[in-house]
Amino acid sequence: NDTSMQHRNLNHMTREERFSEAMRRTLYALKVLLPREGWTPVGPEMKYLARAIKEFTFIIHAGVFIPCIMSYGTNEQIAKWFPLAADFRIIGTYAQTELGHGSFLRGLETIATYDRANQEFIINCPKITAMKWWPGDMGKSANHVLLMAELVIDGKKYGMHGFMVQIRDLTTHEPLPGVTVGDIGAKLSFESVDNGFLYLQNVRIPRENLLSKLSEVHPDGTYIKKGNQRLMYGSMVRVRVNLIAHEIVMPLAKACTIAVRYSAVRRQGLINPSKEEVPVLDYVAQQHKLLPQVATVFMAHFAAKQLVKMHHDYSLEVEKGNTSQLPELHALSAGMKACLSEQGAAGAEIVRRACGGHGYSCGSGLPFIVNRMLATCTYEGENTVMQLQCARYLIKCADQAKKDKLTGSVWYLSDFSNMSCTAQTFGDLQEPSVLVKLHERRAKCAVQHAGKKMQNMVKNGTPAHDAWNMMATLLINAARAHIMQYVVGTSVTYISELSCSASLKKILTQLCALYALHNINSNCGDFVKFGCLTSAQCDLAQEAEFNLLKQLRPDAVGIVDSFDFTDDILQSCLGAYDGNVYERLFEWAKQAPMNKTEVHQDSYQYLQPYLHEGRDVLEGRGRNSKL
Ligand SMILES: CCCCCCCCCCCC(=O)SCCNC(=O)CCNC(=O)[C@H](O)C(C)(C)COP(=O)(O)OP(=O)(O)OC[C@H]1O[C@@H](n2cnc3c(N)ncnc32)[C@H](O)[C@@H]1OP(=O)(O)O
Ligand SMILES: Cc1cc2nc3c(=O)[nH]c(=O)nc-3n(C[C@H](O)[C@H](O)[C@H](O)COP(=O)(O)OP(=O)(O)OC[C@H]3O[C@@H](n4cnc5c(N)ncnc54)[C@H](O)[C@@H]3O)c2cc1C
Repeated sequence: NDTSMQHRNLNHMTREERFSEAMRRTLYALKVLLPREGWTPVGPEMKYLARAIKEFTFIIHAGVFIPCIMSYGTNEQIAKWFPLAADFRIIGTYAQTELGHGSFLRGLETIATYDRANQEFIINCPKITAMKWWPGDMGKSANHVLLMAELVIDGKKYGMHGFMVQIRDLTTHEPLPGVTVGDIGAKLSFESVDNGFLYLQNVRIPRENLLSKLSEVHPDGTYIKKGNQRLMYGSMVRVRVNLIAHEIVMPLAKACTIAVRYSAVRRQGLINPSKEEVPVLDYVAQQHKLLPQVATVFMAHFAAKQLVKMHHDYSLEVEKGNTSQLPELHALSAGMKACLSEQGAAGAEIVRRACGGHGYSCGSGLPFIVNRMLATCTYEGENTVMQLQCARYLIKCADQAKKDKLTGSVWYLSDFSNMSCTAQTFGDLQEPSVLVKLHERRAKCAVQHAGKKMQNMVKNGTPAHDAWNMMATLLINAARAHIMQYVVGTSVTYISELSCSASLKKILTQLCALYALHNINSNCGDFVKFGCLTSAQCDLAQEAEFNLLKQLRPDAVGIVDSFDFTDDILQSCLGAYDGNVYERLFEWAKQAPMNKTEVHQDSYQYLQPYLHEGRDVLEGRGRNSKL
């Protein structure tokens, strides 16, 4: 209710206005509204911020830069930089991606050369492709970067390391010598974020600015490795784990709120010719578009909670020096981020499209959500690359399953029990335990199928790396199948253990079954090909899904209301709580900058001569044309 937090109409603002307004609002929230004893901007309040503010900035500063200081800094370095960053007295970003490389980190070209005589690192982008490109908050806001660069000592390369580099003057905010920095220009979304470029030419930093939790360089240039070097990738794991809730579950919930509420209000066409026009939500086709996406919100939320818990437990183990869970966590976080962002972005577009013409209007609030969710498929690990990382781990586990009993998320790869489905009715296929088993079996077969194909190719003389490349599509499918079984399995467990009313548990169980059945019906080729379902059982699976749509239809609006987004955060004429869609759309359009004058003088000057000729003809003073 604080008017300083209210959003002006984003669509009627320029990009620079939105950038400035987001900074004002974010700092107001973080420096005035939220701080209390012991508060830091990376704690639970960030969840509130992501929920309460449609456009805020310093996402990378708070969501990546500060956590990296904790992950990669020594206690002294944390004590120096964390308080400054947490208090916004320095603004940072995570500068890893370059103009020439983003996915293949071993290809990054920015170099940090140790200068023993001066006990400094000389940071250099040797060519244009080495320039840092994309990091959020970097173009105009950040005055520091956590720079990921190749460490070089006496000509020897030591791989990617993290360096604290100041890029702007703390008084004037001007770029420092050797620093060329700016905004990379208009993007598909994130208008309020200054994703930037950074060209560093012989910038010198003290030896102490190498973040040295995992490795350090002594004054004489001796390199000391102190921990599992894969922990250098740890920041990306943490962001992948955390972004699912912020950037996938929450935006999809907003999109579903808008689309379901609008579909309950929008009357269009007849089902029974003798009755009146129906709300489009009564069309089964519309339910089939919207309700599985509503179910996805819940299932992704439950699975993400489990992943966050796993990451938390793993982090405690790492503090004790035990990194044994890292491969499993990397594979799961990479796969979950890729598959849920793919589903979420596709789902947001499906529900946008289900709102007809008004879904194409920015006044619906849907294009903002759809465009922003598209980025989740690329940042923090491009989805294909992440799915292949997940598949790499699955193939290794499938080999190991032949001799060992596996545990963790891949346990089903060593489950050789009879998993055939005995479902005789569509009710049997709504059973959570049946749906879990079906997904486990499909995943196990998909992983084994991809592995066998590659093994046969290698047996026939194909080099392993070529077999891997040629089977990439099967490997990606195996990763998707693995994540689907994880999401369904963890959701069923989560709901069964949830202490809530029977009526709520019934709805959640129905939503879980809907999610699983929608996934089966969207991938029934796999389920038949791997012998999980007969063709007749596939028919039952479709009947089971349609039956759930019918059961959930009466509660659809109540379910999305439970997401409890304010009208201010939805910024939607279609999804406002009062349902006054048409009055809101008209009011919104009238406020458009295009309508600040009745006649648009700049364009009228081009039209005027021709309109006056038309006037003369119609008033009998001019000659009509020969057309
Ligand atoms: C906050 C909320 C709001 C958040 C809001 C968010 C806003 C936007 C934030 C965006 C910020 C960014 O985009 S920051 C930039 C993000 N960039 C990325 O994610 C880059 C993606 N690329 C990579 O991570 C890497 O290049 C790989 C993993 C693809 C390849 O690395 P590589 O070194 O070549 O490794 P590779 O040969 O494939 O594998 C070698 C071994 O390392 C293991 N390995 C690879 N990666 C990892 C890892 N992360 N952790 C552990 N282990 C790993 C492999 O499993 C393998 O083990 P074994 O099989 O040998 O045992
Ligand atoms: C909104 C946004 C915010 C970002 N914020 C940051 C940030 O704060 N900090 C930061 O460092 N970076 C940031 N990034 C950059 C982001 O991390 C990279 O864009 C991402 O890692 C992908 O790398 P790339 O763009 O170089 O694509 P590339 O790696 O060049 O990939 C291009 C395409 O090639 C294909 N491909 C690539 N590798 C493989 C493979 N091994 N197998 C099969 N296909 C492959 C894929 O189809 C891929 O889409 C951001 C990006 C966006 C869009």
